[in-house]
Amino acid sequence: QTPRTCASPSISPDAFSATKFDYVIIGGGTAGLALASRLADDHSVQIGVIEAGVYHPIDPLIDIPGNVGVGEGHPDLDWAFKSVPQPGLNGNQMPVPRGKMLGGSSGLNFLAWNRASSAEYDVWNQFGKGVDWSFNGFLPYFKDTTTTYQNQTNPFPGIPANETKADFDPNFVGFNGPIQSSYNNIYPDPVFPYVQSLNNLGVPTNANPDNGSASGIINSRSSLDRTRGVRSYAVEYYCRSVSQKNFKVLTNAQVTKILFSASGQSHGSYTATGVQFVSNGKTFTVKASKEVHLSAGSIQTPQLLELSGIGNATLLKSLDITTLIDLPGVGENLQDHIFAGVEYEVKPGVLTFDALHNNATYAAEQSALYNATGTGLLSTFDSTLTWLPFHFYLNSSETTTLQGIFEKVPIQNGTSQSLQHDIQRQWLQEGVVPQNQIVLHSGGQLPPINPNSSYFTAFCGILHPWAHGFVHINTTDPLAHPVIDERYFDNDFDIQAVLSCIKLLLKLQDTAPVSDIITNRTSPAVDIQSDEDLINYIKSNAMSSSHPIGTAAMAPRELGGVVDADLKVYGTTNLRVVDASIIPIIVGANPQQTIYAIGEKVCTFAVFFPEPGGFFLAL
Ligand SMILES: Cc1cc2nc3c(=O)[nH]c(=O)nc-3n(C[C@H](O)[C@H](O)[C@H](O)COP(=O)(O)OP(=O)(O)OC[C@H]3O[C@@H](n4cnc5c(N)ncnc54)[C@H](O)[C@@H]3O)c2cc1C
Repeated sequence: QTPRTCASPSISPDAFSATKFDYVIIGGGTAGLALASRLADDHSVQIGVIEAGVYHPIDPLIDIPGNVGVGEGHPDLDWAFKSVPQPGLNGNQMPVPRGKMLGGSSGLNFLAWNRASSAEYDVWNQFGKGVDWSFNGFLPYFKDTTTTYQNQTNPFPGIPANETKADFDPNFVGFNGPIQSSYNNIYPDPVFPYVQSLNNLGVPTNANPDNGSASGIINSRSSLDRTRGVRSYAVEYYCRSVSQKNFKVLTNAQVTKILFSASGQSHGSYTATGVQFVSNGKTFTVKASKEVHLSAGSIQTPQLLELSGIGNATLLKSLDITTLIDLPGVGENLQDHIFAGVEYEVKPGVLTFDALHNNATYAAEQSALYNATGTGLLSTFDSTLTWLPFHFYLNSSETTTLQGIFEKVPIQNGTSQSLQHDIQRQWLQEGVVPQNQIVLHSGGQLPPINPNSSYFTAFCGILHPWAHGFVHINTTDPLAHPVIDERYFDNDFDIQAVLSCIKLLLKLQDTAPVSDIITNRTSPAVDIQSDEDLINYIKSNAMSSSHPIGTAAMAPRELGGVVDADLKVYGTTNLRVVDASIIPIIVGANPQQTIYAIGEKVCTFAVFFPEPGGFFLAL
């Protein structure tokens, strides 16, 4: 592996603090770096990014696909938050990994590169008016963010022979963006039998999930530079702009407060003038003459808003924080995908990722191959993802039962939940928008694991859970972790939707060709059979897919919205939130492509390039 050649950030906190910036961006993560790099394309404006983590020009825990997941919990890479104990998880706390590095969570994630069905974006225009957040409104930015690697085939079962060549439609995918996306070129042995068995259970393969219809089994591309076999992440945006004089990135510095004009409100709105930050125990401030952009992610964006006096006045008062803007929606509307898994032991000779741990000779060969060529099993991570509308695997009476259960979920008054409920009701009636996702992992993930055996695990989760949790501060210490409560499985719909999908995965053991490659089911244990026992199993073993969104949501202010369609915080003239927090209703996709696109899209209305050479502020 060779290090990235772009220069490391070198500005000192003193020099950063003394610089006159037009835009200050809090958080050099997924959306933050996409936004900063595009803003810096106008060389007449000064862009300053403050990131709490550091730049890793080379780090096997980030770069090597075979190490995906290993960096979680590492103090140099992960904030390692934790939820409060969850009654819906039989009292367990859920780890909440979030990338703490230049690149943010895009440096920690599982590489899956995809987007949701068009209907899922089209409804965003009901939450914010004046900017087109529909699928078509997103499309140019999905494309701008990506370089799609073309010299590959998609060999999945169920794809007609004439479509296996990766012949991408330029109307839907990009070829010049900073993030590389590619298919795997090696697949562990369970992948094709697993896809065939799902096909045999009635779930079709989808060769073109980028065009707005995501349902079916897909061979997801990965955010992976196939030429080197390494992760491609938001640092590519940093490298794109780092040599420019108008682009400064300060790392190892944590923002503790957003600062507002001392003169207070003007025409009913506050103007952000800069931020306060700490670096190596010393406190600094830095000014922004045009805008402050908050891109600290779904957990820390609401934390910083509250620390700065923007949030629920009752909560702020209880902590002796002066309320500047009473916005009760700050930190609310937290939504996340929740999963449970079924694991099968495979017959000897079936190659899975377990071979990297239980076969020293094979592991050494793969390591040598990867080091020499960037190929082999270490250059891949599982890419088999399945999007399921209920009718793909449930009969109409079972689907109707789930719809009935959904009708009874509690709706919190004064929030956007009634709008979300109407939308999900329509999705359930139409059956087009997927409701479950299945993720295949070609290896052992769930106890009990015999270190000499090999496995595959299929995780099934709910894509539009009804659980709405929160993130709030409970102290004025800006370096403390906020309180996170996702309220997983606090309603019957979420648990029943996962239960029904787990039952589909249990059918795999008797469905060829999976039945030909397995010896037995190891999790849930074979004596766990009744719905009651399966629900208990799900609650005790559930895992988050680490997709928290919605904690500074775009929605009308009277419905608990925090930002308008321009992503500007209500009651401010120039503070925008640009990250996963603004997503109004959770998308049925792995969200990184959407979040990069949010960063890309904001530049079109935070600034406006009318004609080549021309430039003015639109707002
Ligand atoms: C383990 C894991 C697996 C995932 N797998 C996938 C996947 O396979 N595919 C997919 O599409 N998505 C996946 N995701 C989700 C996806 O990566 C995230 O949703 C996305 O990266 C979030 O982007 P963001 O810009 O909102 O926040 P982030 O990328 O997290 O950026 C926030 C940045 O702000 C910094 N920051 C926070 N507070 C401060 C502060 N006070 N001062 C300065 N800096 C601060 C953080 O250090 C971070 O760099 C996964 C996430 C995780 C954690």
